[in-house]
Amino acid sequence: MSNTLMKKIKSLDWERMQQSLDEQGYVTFPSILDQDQCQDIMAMYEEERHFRSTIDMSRYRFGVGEYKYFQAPLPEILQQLREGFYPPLAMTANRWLNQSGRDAIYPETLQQFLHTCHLQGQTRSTPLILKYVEGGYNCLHQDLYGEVYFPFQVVFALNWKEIDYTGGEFMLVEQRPRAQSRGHVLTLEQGAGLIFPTNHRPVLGTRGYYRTTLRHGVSTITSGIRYSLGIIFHDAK
Ligand SMILES: O=C(O)CCC(=O)C(=O)O
Ligand SMILES: [Fe+2]
Repeated sequence: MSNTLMKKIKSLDWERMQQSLDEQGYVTFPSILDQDQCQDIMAMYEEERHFRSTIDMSRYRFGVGEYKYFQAPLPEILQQLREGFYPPLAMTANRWLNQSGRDAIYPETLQQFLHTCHLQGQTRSTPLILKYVEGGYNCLHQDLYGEVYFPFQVVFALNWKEIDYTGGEFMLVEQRPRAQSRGHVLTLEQGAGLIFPTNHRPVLGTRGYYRTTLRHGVSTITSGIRYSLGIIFHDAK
């Protein structure tokens, strides 16, 4: 099963995806988790042994909803996703650094990158499942959990908009320097995903690259229950 998932990640159209990341800053990709895998992940949400902590979002005024951080070692399927998406995105991350005249700093493998996190005291695992019921939402935010962060993260839809829930669009807002912000609204099929920048992205302007700041969130769920899976590559303090 997991081997197939690795193959699916490798056989995504990375050329198109890399181009879209460079041009738009984000990219969606078609479903790589089948319905059973999505069901299995949603079922895990009820099994406390998988998680290190549960966050009631309203307590921190992050929004309305709940999420749970997986505990290490991650379930096989999540480990595969985190390991499989890391290398091509590390290439993008290093390319972006080079474009702005900086040295590549992201190692080739997730394991090496996590080692850097751990040396900085960032040892707590960050992949998570989010669950929102009617009236739920997620305020615009960034997921930075310490000095070391990976510049991309991936989110998967675990169930279906218009079947399992309504509303609940994914929002990505790009704050441009000395200009008004631009918003993107994204909807994914079950098992499909979105890659987006954790913090910044370079944009080519008339006088070279400048940097925009990105925040993401989820609009109000107007009915039903929405589940998503977040793959964050850096560990947390
Ligand atoms: O529920 C969502 O789609 C948003 C998830 C999110 O904030 C994340 O993956 O970091
Ligand atoms: Fe997030």
